[in-house]
Amino acid sequence: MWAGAAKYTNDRDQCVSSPAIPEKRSGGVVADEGAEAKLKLEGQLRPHRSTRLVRGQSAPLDSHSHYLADVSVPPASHPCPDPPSLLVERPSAMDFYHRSALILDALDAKKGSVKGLCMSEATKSRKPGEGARFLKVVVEVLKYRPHIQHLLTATKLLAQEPTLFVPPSSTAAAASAIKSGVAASASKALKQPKKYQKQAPTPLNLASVMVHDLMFAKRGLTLPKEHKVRKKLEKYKPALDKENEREKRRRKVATNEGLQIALPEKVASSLSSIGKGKKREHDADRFAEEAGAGLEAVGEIRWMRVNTLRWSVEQAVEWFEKGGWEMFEDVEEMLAAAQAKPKVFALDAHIEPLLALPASVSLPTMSAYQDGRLLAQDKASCMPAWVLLAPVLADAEEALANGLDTEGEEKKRGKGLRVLDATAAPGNKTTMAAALVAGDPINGKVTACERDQGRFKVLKDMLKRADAKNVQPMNVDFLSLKPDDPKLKNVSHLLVDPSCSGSGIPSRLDHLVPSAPEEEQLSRIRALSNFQIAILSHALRFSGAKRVVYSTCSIWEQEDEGVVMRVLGKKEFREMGWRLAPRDEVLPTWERRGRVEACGGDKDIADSLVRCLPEDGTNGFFVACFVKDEDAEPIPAPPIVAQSIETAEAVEVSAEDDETDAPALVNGKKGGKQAKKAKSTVSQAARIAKEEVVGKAPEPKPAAAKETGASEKKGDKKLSKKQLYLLKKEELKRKKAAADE
Ligand SMILES: C[S@@+](CC[C@H](N)C(=O)[O-])C[C@H]1O[C@@H](n2cnc3c(N)ncnc32)[C@H](O)[C@@H]1O
Repeated sequence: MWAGAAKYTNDRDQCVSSPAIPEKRSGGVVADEGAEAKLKLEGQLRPHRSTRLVRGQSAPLDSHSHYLADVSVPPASHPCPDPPSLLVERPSAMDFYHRSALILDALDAKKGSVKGLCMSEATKSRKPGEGARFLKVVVEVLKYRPHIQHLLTATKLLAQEPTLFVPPSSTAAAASAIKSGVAASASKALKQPKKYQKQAPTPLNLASVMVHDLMFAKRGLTLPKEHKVRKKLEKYKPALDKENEREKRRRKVATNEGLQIALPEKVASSLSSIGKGKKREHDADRFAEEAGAGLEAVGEIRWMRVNTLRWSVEQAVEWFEKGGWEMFEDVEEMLAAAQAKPKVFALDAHIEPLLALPASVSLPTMSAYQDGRLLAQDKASCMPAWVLLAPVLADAEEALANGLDTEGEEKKRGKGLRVLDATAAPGNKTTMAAALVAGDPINGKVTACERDQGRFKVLKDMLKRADAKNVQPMNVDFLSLKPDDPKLKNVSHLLVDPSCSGSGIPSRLDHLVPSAPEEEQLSRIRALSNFQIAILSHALRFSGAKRVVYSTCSIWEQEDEGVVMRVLGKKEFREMGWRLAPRDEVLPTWERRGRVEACGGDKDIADSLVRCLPEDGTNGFFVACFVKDEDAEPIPAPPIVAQSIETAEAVEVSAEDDETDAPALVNGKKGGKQAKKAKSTVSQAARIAKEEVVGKAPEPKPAAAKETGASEKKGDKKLSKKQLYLLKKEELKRKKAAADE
C-alpha cells in the first residue's frame, strides 16, 4: 500500500462521530430521549461541554428549546479535521423529523433522487435500518404532499404558529416572513446565519412531515406526550381533520389513501415491505442502498451476480439445484417457466458470473444473498467490469492452456494486473472487478477512489460484505491523483463510471417530485457531461493505461455518445494511440449498440458502443471501451456531432445526486474542503471540456481579462434559445424514432 492510500483510508475514518445512539422507536419515526438518558447512565455519552446550536456559535436554549436538542462541541484539540454533521452528538426527539425535512429540501433543490438522498442522509449516522426508514417516511410524505400543503393553507397552521417549525437561532425576519405566508421568503430569511442554515429545514417541509405523521401515520406523532411541539400541533388536529374530511368529499374518495399521488404498482409493493419488523431492518437498509444505486429488479428479472470472491458459479448452481430450483440456459425460457414454477433461474448469456431469477424472488429468505455469496446487481451494471477484464481472463486461460505458465510469460496472463476504479461507491463495479482479477492466475489488485466521505463508508461496507481483500479503497478525488505518479504507473485498466443524471433508472421515484424546467435540466446535463469528460480524460492520461471503460446509467446522448465523441475528438488522445475497442471485444452478441446519429453517422463507432434500455430487462445504461495502441497510426478525427460543439459551461451542479450520484455540491452553500474540491473539479471539468479538436485546455484567464473577453464569453454562455429549440427538436425526433422501433 502506498503512503497516500493509508492517509486517505485511515485518517478520515477516525473522524466518525461518537457511537450511534440506540433509539427507542414508537412508530415510523424516532423518540430517543429515553435511550439517551440510558446511555448517559452508562457513561457512553460524552459530557456536554457546552451547549450550542452550531460550532462556534453559541445560542442559549431559549423559548425554542422545544425544537432542537443542544449539541455538544468537540474539544478544540479534537483530532478530526472535518467534524461530521453538526447534529450528531445528541439528537433530539425532533431529529428524525428534522432530517426527513432536510431530505425534502434537497429534493426540492434537485440535489439528488429520492432514494439517493435518503441513503446519503442515513450514512451520516449509520443506524441500522435508518435509510429504509427515511425512504419510507419521505415517500409517504411525497405521496400526500399536495394534500398536506392544502391542509396547511386551509388551516393557516404555518401562519398562526410562525415559530413552531423554525429553528431557535433563526431571525425574527424568518418569523415575520412565515407570518406573511410566503414560504419562499421565509426560507430566504432562514439563510442566516449560514452555518446554521445548512442544517435547518424549511418550515414548510418540516411542517409537512409532522402533519403527515399527525394525520396519516398509524402511530401518529412520535414525540413524547409532553413535548411542546406535539402539544401545540395536536391543538390543530380537529381543524385538520375537518378539512381532510371536506377534501375527501370534494374529491369523492372514501379513504385517506385516495388523497395520495399514486405509485406504480411495482414500486409500491417493494416499498411496502420496508421496515416491517426488526428482523428485516438490515434487509431494508440493503434495499434502500441497492435502490439508491439503481440495483433493484427491473421488469421481470432479478439479476444476481455470483460473488466469486466467496463462491464459484458451479457452487451456486449446485446450491440452487439442491434447494429445488430448476436451471435454464436461456433467460426467456426461464421467464416463461416462472409463470408455473417460481423456483427457476438461468445463466446469463453475456456475463459469466451472472444469474437471472424471477423478480418475485424474496431476497431476505436467501441465505446466499444474506451472506454475500450472491450480490444483487443489475445486468447492465455488470457490463463495465466484464468488458474491461474479459479479454485478460481469456488471455490468462489461453496462456495457461498453452503452458505459458513461466516467469517470463507472466505478463501474457495478466499476472499482477492493477485496476483503478475512478469513481467507486457504492462499489458494485469495484467488487466485480476485484472478483474477476482475484487469485490465480491473475492475482490482480484494484484501487478504488471515492471522493464523497459518506459514500466512501458505504464502499467500505460493500468491500467487507463482498470479502474483497484485494481492493485498496481511497477517500480521494480522482482528479487530484497524478496520472504520471510512479506509484500508479502499473495501473493498466481503469473503470470510469462517473456521476450522471441517472435517467436510465426507471424506479427512482422521481415522478413524485415535480421535474425541473427543461432549460434547467439541459444545463444540468451539460454540466454533468463536462464533468464526465474531465474524469474520462484524466483516466486516459494515466501513463500505464491500456484499457479504459466509461459507463453511465443515463440514456441521454450528451452523457453517452456525446462524451465519447468529444473525447475522441481530442488530438491529445488520438496522438496517444487511444481508440474505441471494436465490437468483437465489447459484448459482441449484445444487440443494442450506440446511436449512429449521435456518432456523427459513423456506424463503426456506434457499433463499438453498448446501450441498454429497460426493455432489455436492465436499467438504461451505456458502455464504451477505450483501448490504447501506441504502435498504431493515430485514428483520424471523428465526425463532428452537433452536440459535440456545445460549449463548456461552468454550471454549478448538485452533488450527492444518487447513488446514482452527481458531482459534489457546488452551490456555494457547502463550505469547507469538500466544496472547494468539488468546485475545482467542476471548473476543471469546464476548462477541459473547452479543449475541442486540438490542443490543451486554455489556462484560466485572469479575472480582468475575463471581463473584457467579450467574444469568448459569448461562446461560454448558456445555449441560445435557438440552440435549445434545436436540441429539444432533436430529442423529440429521437424519442419518436425510439417509439417507432
Ligand atoms: C455512478 S457512482 C459510481 C457507482 C459505482 N461505480 C458502482 O457501480 O457501484 C459515481 C460515484 O463517483 C463519485 N465521484 C464523483 N466525482 C468523483 C471524483 N472526482 N473522484 C472520486 N469519486 C468521485 C461519486 O461520489 C459517486 O459515488
